Amino acid sequence: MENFRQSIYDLVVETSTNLPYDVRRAIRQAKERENAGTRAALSLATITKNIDMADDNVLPICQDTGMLTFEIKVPIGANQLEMEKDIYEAIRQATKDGKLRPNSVDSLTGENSGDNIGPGTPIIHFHQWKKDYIDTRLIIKGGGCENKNIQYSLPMEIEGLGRAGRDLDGIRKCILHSVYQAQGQGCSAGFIGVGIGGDRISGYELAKKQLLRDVSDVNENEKLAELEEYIMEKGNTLGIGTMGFGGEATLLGCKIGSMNRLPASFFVSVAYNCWAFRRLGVELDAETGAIQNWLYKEGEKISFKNDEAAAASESDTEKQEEAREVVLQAPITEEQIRELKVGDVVVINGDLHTGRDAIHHHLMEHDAPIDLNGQIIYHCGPVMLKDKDGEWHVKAAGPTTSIREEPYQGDIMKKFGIRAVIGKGGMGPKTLKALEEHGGVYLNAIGGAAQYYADCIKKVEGVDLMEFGIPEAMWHLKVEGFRAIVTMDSHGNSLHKDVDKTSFERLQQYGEKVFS
Ligand SMILES: O=C(O)C[C@H](O)C(=O)O
Ligand code: SF4
Repeated sequence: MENFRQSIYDLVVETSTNLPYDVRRAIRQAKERENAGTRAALSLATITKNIDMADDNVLPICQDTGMLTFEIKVPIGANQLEMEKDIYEAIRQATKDGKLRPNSVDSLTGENSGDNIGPGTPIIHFHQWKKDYIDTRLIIKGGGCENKNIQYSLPMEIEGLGRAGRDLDGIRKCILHSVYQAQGQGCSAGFIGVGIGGDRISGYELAKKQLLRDVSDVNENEKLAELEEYIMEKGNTLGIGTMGFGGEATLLGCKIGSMNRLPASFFVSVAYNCWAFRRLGVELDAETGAIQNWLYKEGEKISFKNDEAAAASESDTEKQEEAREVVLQAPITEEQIRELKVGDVVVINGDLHTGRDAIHHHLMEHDAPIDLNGQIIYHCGPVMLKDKDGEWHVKAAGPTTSIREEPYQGDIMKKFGIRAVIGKGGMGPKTLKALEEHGGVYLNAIGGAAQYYADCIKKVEGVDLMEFGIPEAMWHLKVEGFRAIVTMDSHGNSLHKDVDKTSFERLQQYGEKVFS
């Protein structure tokens, strides 16, 4: 198995940097559904530009390495202990090379292992089979979309849809609701895998395994095929759209599996995956470990480069009519903030400081390492590499889900005089109120567009609180032309609140029985 380690390294790098062909096709279809010039269409254009950039530069599509999960089928007699060791080494190397962010964190101490290896990470499932080659599939599933997974226990009352019983119609309600509750926070448009039955653990596992099915795959079970089609159609009428900005494309794929359950339990488990649906596979020679065949690469490989030019010229004219563009450079005054309204596009030049979960928690009780008065905080955990001269370089730097900072954000802004925060998915009522009282603004960047934003970062000025690890440290960055959309302003307006409300109203249309 002299080539096994190299093959796994290639699989890891390819999965992190190059989206599968079936996923590209689904994104292309979503693009075709959105009208040129809308926020959703512009966001999708950023997403597809990012997909091409990651591919061209062999760098992470999204900064979040997520949970690496391997599903490996081996012939009888394959040495799984050796394979496991090689997988660890391949992951260590890919992390060193900036293809993965160090993402494995001790749950009690918060310490980052630095190489993606630790108790529980990565996840490796071996299965024996009768064939003579090794089938290895890898899913890199990000934390933000993982947080939008949901499990229902039937029978139950589902908000907006009423009673859901232990039947196909009850299952239908659970799945539709799962799409609604994700809003844009898991970087919609997304894919869902659904597991019906099992126990709480195996139900989720079945849901995640559905994500291994090709997007074009039609369910062998007729009833489930019908349900998948129904969810695809109705899910896309909820109007959540790309990044939860509203729009026609909310769901890119829905795959449903079923297994037996216990008489007392009836779980419907949903695994939500963002548009950055990184899963690939390889077939390996069992003797040498060399790659014989790549999976999820059938058919034509879509590159979005050609659409870009056409879309850019079309949407530029409309964008000028629709959205106002405002240039911001820190330090920002309260007056500048009060002028901004939901829908404005902000172009940031100058200083940005990253801060995510650990920093927000820390700042509640400590002073900030620098003066944050009038500054902009970016909810971001980048992929960084240090060169020989000790200088840091940004390899990927998209936004993280902001709602996790909801308990802290308003207080932190007031305490330090911060005027703007950039993130994705929006924030809740507590932050909205603080923005109004203090004079602050929430800016939404496009989730997963890690190469697109890394390109705007011209210099790493420094870093503080490195003890929290690379993703959680406070990075001081100089940016140029960093674009984001005002989605919560200082006048009590929130696009996220509005989209939630209208999508809930649409969800309520689907309370009547459909499947018997
Ligand atoms: O951890 C991150 O950088 C992002 C995360 O995947 C998220 O979606 O919030
Ligand atoms: S930031 Fe968005 S695209 Fe990236 S892993 Fe998280 S949910 Fe997925």
